[in-house]
Amino acid sequence: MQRASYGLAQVVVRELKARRRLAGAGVTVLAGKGNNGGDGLFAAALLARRGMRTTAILAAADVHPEALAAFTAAGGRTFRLEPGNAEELAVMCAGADVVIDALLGTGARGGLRDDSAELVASLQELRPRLVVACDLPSGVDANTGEVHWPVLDADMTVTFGGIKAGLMTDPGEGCAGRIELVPIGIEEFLRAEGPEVRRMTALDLGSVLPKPGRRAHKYSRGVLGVVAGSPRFAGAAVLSVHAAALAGTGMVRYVGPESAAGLVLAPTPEALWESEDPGRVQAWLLGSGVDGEEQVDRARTAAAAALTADLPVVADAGALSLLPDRCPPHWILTPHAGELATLLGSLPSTGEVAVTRDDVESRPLHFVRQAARETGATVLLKGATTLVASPSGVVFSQSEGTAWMATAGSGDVLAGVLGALVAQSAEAVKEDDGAYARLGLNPEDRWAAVAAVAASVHGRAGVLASADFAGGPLTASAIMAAVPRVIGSLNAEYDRTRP
Ligand SMILES: NC(=O)C1=CN([C@@H]2O[C@H](COP(=O)(O)OP(=O)(O)OC[C@H]3O[C@@H](n4cnc5c(N)ncnc54)[C@H](O)[C@@H]3O)[C@@H](O)[C@H]2O)[C@@H](O)CC1
Ligand SMILES: [K+]
Repeated sequence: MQRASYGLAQVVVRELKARRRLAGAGVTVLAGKGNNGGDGLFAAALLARRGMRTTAILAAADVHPEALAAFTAAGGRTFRLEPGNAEELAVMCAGADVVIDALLGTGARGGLRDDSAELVASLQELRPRLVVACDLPSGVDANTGEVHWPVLDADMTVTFGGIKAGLMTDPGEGCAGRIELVPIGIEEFLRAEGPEVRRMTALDLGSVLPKPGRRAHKYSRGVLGVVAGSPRFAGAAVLSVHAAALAGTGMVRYVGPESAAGLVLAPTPEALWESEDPGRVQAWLLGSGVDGEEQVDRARTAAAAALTADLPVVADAGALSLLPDRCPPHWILTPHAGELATLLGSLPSTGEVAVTRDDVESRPLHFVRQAARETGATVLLKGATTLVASPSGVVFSQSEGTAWMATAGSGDVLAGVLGALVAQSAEAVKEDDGAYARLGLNPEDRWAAVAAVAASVHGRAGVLASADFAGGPLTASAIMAAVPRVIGSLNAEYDRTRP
């Protein structure tokens, strides 16, 4: 607890300094009855000893006794939250330079109740200057990221020992702001337990991104077959094929009507076109913008061929309704929340209970795991935070992107990047060259890592492209154009720093 509260106090000091509000700063801690409240009060005691004006709102009659004693001994003022004074206290809190939310931690069952809920709801409306959550925003479930409202949105979360699954999963992640991890000496133990939700670092990405050997040729570098686009969604074919080419696959073979091929080949003359059978491929991307009987038939034929030949498949949009009864893990589905709800609704196991888009958005971790388990596929659920689940339950969470990426065609670019990585990685995943083993992944879970790499590259490309416009808005084409730079710099960083 001492390490946790010391770490929390240090981060608060650093943040106030960065905002030039350190001298004579006013600090308010909202303290609940458990150890989380204890951490908050101990941290506030340290801040009081540095000369800050510290106030504690005690949300329970029996807060951590030693921490409270330390806080009052350091000169902190206390107020008790009681029926009827929540709003008044909220106004007081909103005047502080920093509010530390230490109402509920990992021991919480459900969310804030009664007066605490009222205090937080009022305070949220008053938009305090700076909110720092102690360990996690109170009301966020540490294990699932599910949120019991109201929650005080944090600018930053100082979390102890390890980044909880709930801070890497929406909607919890959306309440947490920037995450600062404070080591408290339990890290080895957590590592041995294995993480609930993983996140690929830049170094991890560099270690598994495909790199051509000196004697590589276009066929050895991965040939991707693409069935995408339709008269209504012609752009999906154009974007996914071009993105696949930019993401480094040796060759892209586009399968579609001649009218679409003209559009596809104009910006990507590198691609080959076939009206029906494209010949040999190492992987398939099916479904982006696929609509209408003719193109759906092509996707269906390719899906059947892929299943027979045991080839990896990325099934996007229009291909999500063409799945076999049981997919292998090297089929990667890429739904957004609405498509995942539809997919779950079509599974016999879901039974009578309809799953809505809102359900998926409230419990993405739960539903992405369920979809992977029940289809047998690897499932990539697109969102501000993208989750990827393997059928065995390994989950990756990547959230490198920017909200500007919520733009038409962005998903087609992701599909193209993923298709390209799958086509290039098929051999490495099967005959692990060491990189996947170092990540501690079994063969059937490695496809989730490949999908996480694609999500991360896509997110990073969005941020890089937006930076070219001073943080301004993006088109899918701009995201796509930044993909080679992202791959190049991740490879360069890996070469510089690899163990
Ligand atoms: N587990 C560890 O190894 C460490 C834990 N630490 C801190 O301890 C926290 C966990 O402490 P606790 O287990 O005491 O959990 P909490 O601080 O979340 O408090 C749980 C307490 O609140 C009550 N409670 C549960 N749900 C409630 C609700 N919805 N409304 C009101 N009261 C509710 C429970 O009766 C329990 O007494 C962590 O978040 C972290 O801040 C750190 O000090 C570092 C080490
Ligand atoms: K908290």
